[in-house]
Amino acid sequence: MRNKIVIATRESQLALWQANNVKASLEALYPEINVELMGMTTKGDQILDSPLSKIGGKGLFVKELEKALLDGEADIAVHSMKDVPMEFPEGLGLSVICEREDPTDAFVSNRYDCIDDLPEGAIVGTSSLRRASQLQMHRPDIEIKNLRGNVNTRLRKLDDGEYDAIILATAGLVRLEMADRIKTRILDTFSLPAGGQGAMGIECRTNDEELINLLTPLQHQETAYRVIAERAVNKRLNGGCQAPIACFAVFEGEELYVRALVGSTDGKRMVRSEIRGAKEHAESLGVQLADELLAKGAQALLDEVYQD
Ligand SMILES: NCc1[nH]cc(CCC(=O)O)c1CC(=O)O
Repeated sequence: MRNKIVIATRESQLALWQANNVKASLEALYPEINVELMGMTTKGDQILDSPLSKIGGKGLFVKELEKALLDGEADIAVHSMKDVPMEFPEGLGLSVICEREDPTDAFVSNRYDCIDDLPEGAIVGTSSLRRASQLQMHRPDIEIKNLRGNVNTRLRKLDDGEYDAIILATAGLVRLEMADRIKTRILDTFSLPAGGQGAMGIECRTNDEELINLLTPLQHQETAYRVIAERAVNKRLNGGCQAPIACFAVFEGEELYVRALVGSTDGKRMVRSEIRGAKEHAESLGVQLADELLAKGAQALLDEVYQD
């Protein structure tokens, strides 16, 4: 029986919070096991001056962590599910999906209460094509300005007056105890979150059965069904959180209700679809939903983004 588990983690405040959260859960379950963090810097942390969609490559925030797992330097990596690529390197896999925090996007501003309050021509900060597309569809007059960096950096740029408002994931602000900065949690007919947003996942070596058994109590089955459906949409569309794709699944009683959309970056065109079905079919529901989006012309919208 092992007496140590090493967690590979990025060193942003949010990544550390998430790794420490898993560490605390494991320590509570297994007082005899020593859980250690191993801090690492990823390419996504280093390149801060270009939009994520341009520096390209999926898994910008996870490659270095995965190398540590494959080399045996670390045992698990804790990820935000929306940043985790669909395919895993040989020998690695997702072992657990943890209970989801609030999955919405947050409207944060020092002057305005919500998107509809913004004056004409207001400047809104986000580097997410998904957020830009949905904002522009609703408010074609506002100007989207690129905004990167960790949560604190983004808030500082807002406070410095570079933007009238910014959009962040609610989950990140809640976890870092900055929910008081949120003016509105956005989730409605014109705005959906990214697949997996607000959920954490744990990756480890697929042959480490002992460890996988130890991790099993951290699995949250309801979250897992939802995130599996959402990720199936992204996988079918061959895009992740760097593409203008939104997808969101909720339970309606025993049934999964999944909505998704693909937009153009300028928000002038958008295709949407939704589907309901049994949770056991989470993955195929996501695939079917993506196929409906493709039938409505989603590929042309995605091709435009990848060409730019
Ligand atoms: N793309 C970066 C990222 N990845 C996960 C979160 C937030 C936490 C989560 O979704 O679980 C964020 C920050 C943001 O989008 O504001």
